[in-house]
Amino acid sequence: MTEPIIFAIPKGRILDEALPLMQAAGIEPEAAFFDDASRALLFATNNPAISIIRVRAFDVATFVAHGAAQIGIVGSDVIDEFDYSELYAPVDLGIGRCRISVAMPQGVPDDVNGGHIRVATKYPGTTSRYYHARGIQAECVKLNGAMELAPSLGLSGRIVDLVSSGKTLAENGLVETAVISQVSARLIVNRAAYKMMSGTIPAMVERFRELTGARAAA
Ligand SMILES: Nc1ncnc2c1ncn2[C@@H]1O[C@H](COP(=O)(O)OP(=O)(O)OP(=O)(O)O)[C@@H](O)[C@H]1O
Ligand SMILES: O=P(O)(O)OC[C@H]1O[C@H](OP(=O)(O)OP(=O)(O)O)[C@H](O)[C@@H]1O
Repeated sequence: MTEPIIFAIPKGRILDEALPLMQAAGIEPEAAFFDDASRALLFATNNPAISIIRVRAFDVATFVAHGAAQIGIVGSDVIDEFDYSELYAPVDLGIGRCRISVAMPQGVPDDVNGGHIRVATKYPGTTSRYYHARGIQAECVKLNGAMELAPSLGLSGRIVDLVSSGKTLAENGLVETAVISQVSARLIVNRAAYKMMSGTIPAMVERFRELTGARAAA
């Protein structure tokens, strides 16, 4: 009997770009997946050996790292934040492109007084590592969204957040002062599942690799 495969995909903005890729890879969710009234969390696909779970972006990494899902799609921002050793990220899918950056209020000097700063972010791991490497102690205030409000309301002097067009920063009086890294969505696989399911999972990885390679070459 074929071992069941759970494919974890994020609810948010990557989903719209990920679905056509999955379809091209031969994975199509059942109708309930597209039904807004459905409260189901696990969905069958056209392939009886593959089910899909739709979870929050950070939880995709958690499900796959712990082997509760074997494969998934998630932004490299999330992979870097957790740094899970059980996650293997073999394919850059070239979707969900943005960057993770430091931003500050316009016109405020980028001074680090006494080597200590306070940063509002959804990414405390990435932020701490970034500043630690520069000899700066960063106190991170964890927020789950709307980081851009923090400087004007006195919560922090800086934020670390995702930037794409720069519109959100500009509309909130902030300027990007440093780029920490470029971000794109990756196919992620649980390392143990990759080794154990030596037929199916590596074949799926190869299929996504071919698809994204063909797209990049087109
Ligand atoms: N402005 C953007 N441009 C391109 N990609 C983005 C942008 N913002 C986020 N992403 C990518 O999409 C992923 C999910 O972001 P999204 O904003 O949909 O999540 P979220 O709504 O904050 O998630 P959740 O509600 O689960 O916490 C991010 O991890 C990142 O990889
Ligand atoms: O540079 P821009 O093109 O303006 O994009 C950046 C914004 O996109 C993301 O937020 P999102 O819209 O996903 O909202 P959320 O973080 O509150 O979920 C990110 O957190 C920024 O706020």
